[in-house]
Amino acid sequence: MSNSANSGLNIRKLRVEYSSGQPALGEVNLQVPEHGIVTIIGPSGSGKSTLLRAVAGLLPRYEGDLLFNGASVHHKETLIGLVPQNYGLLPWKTVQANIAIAMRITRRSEKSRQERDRLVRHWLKSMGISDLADRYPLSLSGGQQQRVAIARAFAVLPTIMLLDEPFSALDAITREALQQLFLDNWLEHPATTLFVTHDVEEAILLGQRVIVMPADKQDHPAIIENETVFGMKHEDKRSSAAFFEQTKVIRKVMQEKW
Ligand SMILES: Nc1ncnc2c1ncn2[C@@H]1O[C@H](COP(=O)(O)OP(=O)(O)OP(=O)(O)O)[C@@H](O)[C@H]1O
Repeated sequence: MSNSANSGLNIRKLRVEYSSGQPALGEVNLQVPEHGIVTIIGPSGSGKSTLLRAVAGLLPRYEGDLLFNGASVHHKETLIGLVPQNYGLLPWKTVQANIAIAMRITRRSEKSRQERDRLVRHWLKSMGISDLADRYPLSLSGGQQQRVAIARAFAVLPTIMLLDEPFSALDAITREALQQLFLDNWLEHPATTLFVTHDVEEAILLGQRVIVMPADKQDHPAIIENETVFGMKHEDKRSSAAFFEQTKVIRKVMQEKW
């Protein structure tokens, strides 16, 4: 049994309203194990990005508790890496400068410039984009910008990683390749991860637990355990009976909740 000291990310009775007074996010109770990955699917407008923004500390107001290992998730020791839907890259900086600046700001690298440059090259290579180091973000395709944003998120070695549909701009084949790269990187640096996707298969391939957000803000999210698929070798998942079963289970829940 885990205790609060190593219980990971705990989201308790979280609710969000923007200034309009309309609920943006109905009540969410959720635990992401430390060094675990939870995926979230939900209809448009169900509050997935709002949930990530609350955890990232980007919302001035929310109801409920956000804890990491028993302390506030916004404690300065808990570094949170966010890959937002619009990638969040600085357009006036090159790809490598975008990553180096993030490392400097988060002070994950008190190292020499040479060491930082080595790490930047390492994370660019890990996402298959070494050749883009000197390019500017606006000269890149959406998919290339997504890879840069993910490389940057890993480079700061976050405690918690939040990804908002990071592979949405990719074709199916590239997407599958990047899912593998993402998992390889995550195994090297297993941040506690919340991963939003609109793709049911991706949710099952990447998450040890899958959250299905409801369309109705009065309803609660469904939480589906996915340890069997999560524990398989990535290349074996898609053709397994367990994956097929989970797809059926989650599609049924989606029919009920959406
Ligand atoms: N800054 C804002 N001010 C007011 N309302 C907002 C704001 N941002 C989001 N909302 C509203 O909050 C609700 C949830 O939005 P959110 O972007 O979190 O949904 P989502 O599930 O991420 O949607 P999508 O899948 O389309 O990205 C929506 O009704 C949206 O209109």
